[in-house]
Amino acid sequence: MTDAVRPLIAGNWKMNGLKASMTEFEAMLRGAPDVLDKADLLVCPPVTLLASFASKASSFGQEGRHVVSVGAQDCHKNVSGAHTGDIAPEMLADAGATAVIVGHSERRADHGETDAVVREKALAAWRAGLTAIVCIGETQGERDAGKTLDVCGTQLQGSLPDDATSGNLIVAYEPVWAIGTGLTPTVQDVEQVHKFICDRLTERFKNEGPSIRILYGGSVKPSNARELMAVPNVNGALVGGASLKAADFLAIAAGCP
Ligand SMILES: O=C[C@H](O)COP(=O)(O)O
Repeated sequence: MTDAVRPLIAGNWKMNGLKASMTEFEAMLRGAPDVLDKADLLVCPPVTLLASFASKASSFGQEGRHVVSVGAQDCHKNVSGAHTGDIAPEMLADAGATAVIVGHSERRADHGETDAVVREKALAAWRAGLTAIVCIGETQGERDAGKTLDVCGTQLQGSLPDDATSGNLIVAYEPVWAIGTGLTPTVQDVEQVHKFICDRLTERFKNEGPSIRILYGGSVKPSNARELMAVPNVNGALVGGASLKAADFLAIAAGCP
């Protein structure tokens, strides 16, 4: 990926947030114009808050564009039907989402989602007009066994549909052992994996490949964002815990080169 790709700082709120969290989201919307020269911003709240966040984001828009876009954390592969508790990507789009995370390691672990399932969800996201943020990453055991690139290569091959473009796909590299632990890989390790992903995307998607954003995720904080965001082929971050606070989320964006 070239360094000309505009960074994206995406917040994954996971299973956090109540109606009162609107105050924090409003603080993000108010502060966003100060960092938009550095990065695009996306917040993925729990689905209960999606429509209200999207509606609030509309009222803060500049020249018809949201200063913070709103996304979702998962979707079903079908448009509708007898799937109790599931949400179709068309419903997410209807609620105001522009993107959806698929294949997060917590979904893969908690719900047994395979690469094939993730690929179906990414295709469903595209059907609904959403950008799919496809997550990949190795466990500690896999890293210790020297299998990081093998694991990421297999996940990329199996999870990404054909016909990806820079408009419909974002890849998030999230080492499982770095999520919520305060641990991060070395910048050399991040650089190696992101170059590997960029090379695979270019091989497979030709001219589109180098423009597909590759986010780093796993314990990104204001204190390490500047260093991580400066790594070649890192085009932003998928942020968990630190995205719950407007000040931290905006400070991470401010750290983009
Ligand atoms: O989707 C976000 C990641 O799982 C990272 O979470 P974290 O920033 O809390 O480590």
